[in-house]
Amino acid sequence: MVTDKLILNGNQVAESIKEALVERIQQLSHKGIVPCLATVLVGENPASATYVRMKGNACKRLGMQSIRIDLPEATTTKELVAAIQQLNDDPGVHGILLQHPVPAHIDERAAFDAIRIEKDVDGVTTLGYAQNAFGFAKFPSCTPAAIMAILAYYNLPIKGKHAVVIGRSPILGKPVSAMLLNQDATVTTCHSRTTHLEDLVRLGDIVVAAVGKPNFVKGDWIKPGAVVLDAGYNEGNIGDVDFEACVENAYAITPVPAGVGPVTIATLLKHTVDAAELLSE
Ligand SMILES: Nc1nc(=O)c2c([nH]1)NC[C@@H]1CN(c3ccc(C(=O)N[C@@H](CCC(=O)O)C(=O)O)cc3)C=[N+]21
Repeated sequence: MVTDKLILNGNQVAESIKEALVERIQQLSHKGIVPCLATVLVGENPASATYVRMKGNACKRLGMQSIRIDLPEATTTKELVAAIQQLNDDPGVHGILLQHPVPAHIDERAAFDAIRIEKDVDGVTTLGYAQNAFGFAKFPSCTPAAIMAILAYYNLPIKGKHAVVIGRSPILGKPVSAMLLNQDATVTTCHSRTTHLEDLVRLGDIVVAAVGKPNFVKGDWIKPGAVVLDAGYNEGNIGDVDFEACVENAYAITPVPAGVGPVTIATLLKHTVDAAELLSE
């Protein structure tokens, strides 16, 4: 039985974030501004297409606008950069999200860095990442920000805790490690080359799973009383954490679905509204 467990409800956290946007969106509409998110998807990955669609639908539900740019698999770096520059120059677009990962032949860093900093609502540019690492980013990456929002919503302490992050991707493992450090956690970032990974995870008061491998984190890796955040989004809506096993030792844990995912989308909407306000000042 798991009744004594704190199941962190991402839908509830997402609702609280979105609720706070309603009035701000209304205020902007008085100025003739409709916050607009442009999503850019390269290639035909069906899962990526689903996420992009969810982001667009979420915008619509809040009375925001969204633009979808779908580019073929064979798009070159130059063509992708040109498409992004067009969105940079479009005064009707406030946020730009380039869906990660892009096909391997594209220079993803160059594409990310083509995004104008004022529209980098997912904190993917080099400058946005650096600002986040120093703790003063306007737009930290959405999934890391979502993880921090969940911890904050439930008043889960970070200061002095040992946080173990599994994964070092540019939009997840690296930025969330920086954000936890900035809130006074002691951070260990693990990755595919880490030796004795399980032993390190066992030290975690906070465990963030961002590896992209279904059910990767096992129940006996979790220290009793730990807080477990699952940022995995594998095929079939399966997280990186073996929930049924990990819930036993955990004090608090996010499920998949209805954990980090919906908060990520709410954060993206919030950043887009932030960007619309800042760009209209
Ligand atoms: N630049 C960039 N930024 C991203 O934030 C980004 C990205 N690229 N590439 C792909 C991943 C994936 N991602 C998800 C967001 C929400 C859910 C989500 O809300 N999932 C629902 C369930 C999904 C469903 O019902 O099908 C849930 O967990 O409850 C999942 C996955 C953001 N990503």
